[in-house]
Amino acid sequence: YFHLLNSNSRNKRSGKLPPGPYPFPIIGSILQLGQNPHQKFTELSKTYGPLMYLKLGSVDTIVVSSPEITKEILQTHDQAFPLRMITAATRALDHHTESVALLPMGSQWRKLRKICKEQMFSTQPLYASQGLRQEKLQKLLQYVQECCVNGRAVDIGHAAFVTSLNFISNTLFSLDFADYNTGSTQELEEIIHRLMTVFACPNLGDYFGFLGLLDPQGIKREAEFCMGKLLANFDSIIDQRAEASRNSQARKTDLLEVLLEISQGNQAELTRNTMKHLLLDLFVAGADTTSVTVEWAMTELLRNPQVMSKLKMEVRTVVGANKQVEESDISKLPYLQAVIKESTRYHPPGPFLMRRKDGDDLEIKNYVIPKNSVILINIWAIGRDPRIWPNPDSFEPERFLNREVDFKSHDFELTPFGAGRRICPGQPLAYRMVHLTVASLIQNFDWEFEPGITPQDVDLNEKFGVSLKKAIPLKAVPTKP
Ligand code: HEM
Repeated sequence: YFHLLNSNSRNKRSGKLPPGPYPFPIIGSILQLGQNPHQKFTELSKTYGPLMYLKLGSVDTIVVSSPEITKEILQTHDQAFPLRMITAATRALDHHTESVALLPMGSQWRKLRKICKEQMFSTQPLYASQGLRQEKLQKLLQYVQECCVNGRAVDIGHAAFVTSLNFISNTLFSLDFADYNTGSTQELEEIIHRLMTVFACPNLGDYFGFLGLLDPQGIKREAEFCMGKLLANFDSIIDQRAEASRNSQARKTDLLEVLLEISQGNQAELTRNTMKHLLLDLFVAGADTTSVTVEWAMTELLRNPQVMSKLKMEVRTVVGANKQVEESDISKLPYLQAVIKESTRYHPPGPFLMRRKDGDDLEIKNYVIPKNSVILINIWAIGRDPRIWPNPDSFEPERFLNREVDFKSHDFELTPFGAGRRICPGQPLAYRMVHLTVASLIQNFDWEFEPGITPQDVDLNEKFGVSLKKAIPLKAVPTKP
């Protein structure tokens, strides 16, 4: 995935760089770190420790694999790491100059974060839009019911992707972007899919500056095409809504209303262009991460029938067998919450938290963190570290019933939503969507593997990308309880 090169940079610095695989034995191989760099880094950190240095192409890279050093980066020294790594794909249509996910932690970033935190993903607007998500949940259950009647297996990842995309598109616009029937794939679903693929594609130009200008893999071109389509779509959705409110049609309960109110109140606070790039970020950051979380949770539930039974019992007892699960039920389902925590510990949808060093070199734990270096916090490794989690490879939600750890964990051991000032702003929405989907699938159906597959056979291989997918999609057969 990455290319490792020899570098003289170690000799130029006054301080000592963290240890790392230098000189790397097989210099010159582009696939040096394989298809799953998080796994390779985990292996290397067993030799070199929790603070590791690698030269990836021309990029100084620091890999962190302990909660203690994560805290140093994201809390103690967070001012020193205000940047993200900007890739050629994210430069398309100057997205990086507008994007809340890519801007440095300066005043424009703070403004957008404030809009997300206070006006979009706070309790009141999410409460107002919950009916829109409840309707989409009903659609998912109808689709699964059809599969159940026909004895067909459900591709859980795909069903969860359609559901989360529609959860997000309805929460934002009161519109569906996706369809369960793959034959009639909607255009926007496909474009979002393509955009995420191009964002995830390893790009030589990002590691070898001179190649960046040539765009040898056509990555920037593809990103421009997909973003252009999406932004044009957002433009027409916003136009239609503005027109509807001029004709004083009933006000919707979605987040576009909130955004339009902000932009009409004070143009300087939110221009049309900034609004469109923010919307783009929300789809890219929210759809896949949410559906991947659901797919891994369902995979572990099917592999662990005792956990599945216990969860089923909780949901059917607390919510009842016939009443649809609602967002307000989640707080009454502690075992469900423990299942989702355990699932994200072992299968974090994003294996790395990423930062970039601004300004001069910095010293941490007596090692130099070079200026401009990219920091990759390997939360995948932290979630599987036996010194933090006894029996890390065993799926035990119970560990969270006796242990005070939440997603805002001050000890930085469970951070699937990130941590510090850059923590995922969509977490309140993601939390609702993931718990609602898993609880409803379990409440309404019993689940089995396809004939011939046993829990022990399940393949847990991963596919690295914008989020860490299951390499072989989970197919499960629903039956009526
Ligand atoms: C289970 C689902 C999700 C997971 C696991 C997840 C995880 C993450 C992580 C790890 C980060 C980086 C945090 C950091 O650097 O410290 C992030 C950032 C972000 N997420 Fe999420 N996310 C999820 C769903 C969502 C949803 C539903 C939305 C919005 C609709 C969203 C919007 C964002 C945005 C805008 C950022 C960039 C924040 C910034 O750079 O300041 N995410 N998310």
